[in-house]
Amino acid sequence: MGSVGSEKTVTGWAAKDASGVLSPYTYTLRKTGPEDVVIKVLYCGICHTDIHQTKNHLGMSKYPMVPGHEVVGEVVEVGSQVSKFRVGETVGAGCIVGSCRECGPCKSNIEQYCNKRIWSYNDVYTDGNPTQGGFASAMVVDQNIHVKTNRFVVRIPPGLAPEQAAPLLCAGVTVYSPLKHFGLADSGLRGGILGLGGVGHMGVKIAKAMGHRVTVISSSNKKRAEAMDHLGADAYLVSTDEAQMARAIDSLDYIIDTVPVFHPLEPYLSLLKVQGKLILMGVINQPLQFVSPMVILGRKTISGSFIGSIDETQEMLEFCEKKGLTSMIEIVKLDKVNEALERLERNDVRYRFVVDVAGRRVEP
Ligand SMILES: NC(=O)C1=CN([C@@H]2O[C@H](COP(=O)(O)OP(=O)(O)OC[C@H]3O[C@@H](n4cnc5c(N)ncnc54)[C@H](OP(=O)(O)O)[C@@H]3O)[C@@H](O)[C@H]2O)C=CC1
Ligand SMILES: O=C/C=C/c1ccc(O)c(O)c1
Ligand SMILES: [Zn+2]
Ligand SMILES: [Zn+2]
Repeated sequence: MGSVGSEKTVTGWAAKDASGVLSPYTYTLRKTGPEDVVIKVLYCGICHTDIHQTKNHLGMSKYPMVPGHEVVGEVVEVGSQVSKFRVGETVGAGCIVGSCRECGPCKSNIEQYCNKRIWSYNDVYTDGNPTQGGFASAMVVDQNIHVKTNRFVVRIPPGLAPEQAAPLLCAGVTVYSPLKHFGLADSGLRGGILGLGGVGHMGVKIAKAMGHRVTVISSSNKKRAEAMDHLGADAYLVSTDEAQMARAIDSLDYIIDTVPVFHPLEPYLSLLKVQGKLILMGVINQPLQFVSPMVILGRKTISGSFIGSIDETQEMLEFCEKKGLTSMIEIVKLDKVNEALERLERNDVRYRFVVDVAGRRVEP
């Protein structure tokens, strides 16, 4: 990389078309602005959204696209006005790298809901250049000196290993934020996690750490032993088993639905108690259906939630450090990223791939 104030040439792994296959791609990072932090990427988690984006599931993909939004790295350079971060610190970046700073959500510190949000990849930055994500040697991220709290860079607490922290930056905060926002952080609640993948497994861990009784609702029996023995779930339902599902009717205060493909909502609405909440997380570009009595007759809520704010991300990282929470990860080298993406799409990962971008890990 170059020196302060110059453009830096980096190599990332980019999708060139909707096949979603990544290959090396060299591009330049913007000059380090006064409010910018340059991050040498160490680890980056693979989220199912990376598949949606690289394969153009939403019809808005632009190529070449370097995905990756669960980024942990080391600060290697700071802009002239940056005082919150120092060279050598371990930091994180997530889904969003910019927002307007002026709208209601920005002023209320829920900048993820800003209509002018800038995505960390597959978007255009304020300088007119494409944004590129974390499957690359480095990123430049605005840390926004105009707000008291950090944006869009978070500090990784010393008690969290960098590779462990990566999945928290999207999967972790995606479950933490709605539990807090919807008043579901009190102990003793009965929660359901639908879909035991990257987001779902963090859902089990975070909900358990909040003192909930957690039921995993999965499409198969394959993950039962791990869910119960290693993740700490209290119960496990196979969604296709009608007898099991019938026995669990009216039992849950909330369900966090992480399924990334079309699925009917009625079976899950039935599992909710009166006033229960179904919180949609999966990005599904198809109308979902339910009949209105399913919500009317129990005053039930169907809602959605998008990641979490930077403040919540920092809070969640500290919560995970304090509670000793870890993610369950499989580390892969960057040149194996395509195999990892294929396996993720086939539902063959326990439970999050993390790419060792800097090649820190020695093969066993
Ligand atoms: N709202 C937000 O802010 C965020 C949304 N997302 C979205 O949430 C969804 C889940 O993300 P993530 O946890 O990374 O995904 P994963 O692929 O890791 O997990 C999804 C889980 O859903 C279940 N599933 C059921 N049917 C299918 C299917 N046909 N294909 C694949 N999985 C299936 C599987 O669990 P099981 O085996 O138990 O059935 C699977 O493990 C994605 O749509 C992603 O884009 C992600 C992050 C933030
Ligand atoms: O993984 C993070 C992004 C999630 C996301 C949620 C909703 C949506 O419409 C997206 O395009 C992405
Ligand atoms: Zn994500
Ligand atoms: Zn805004």
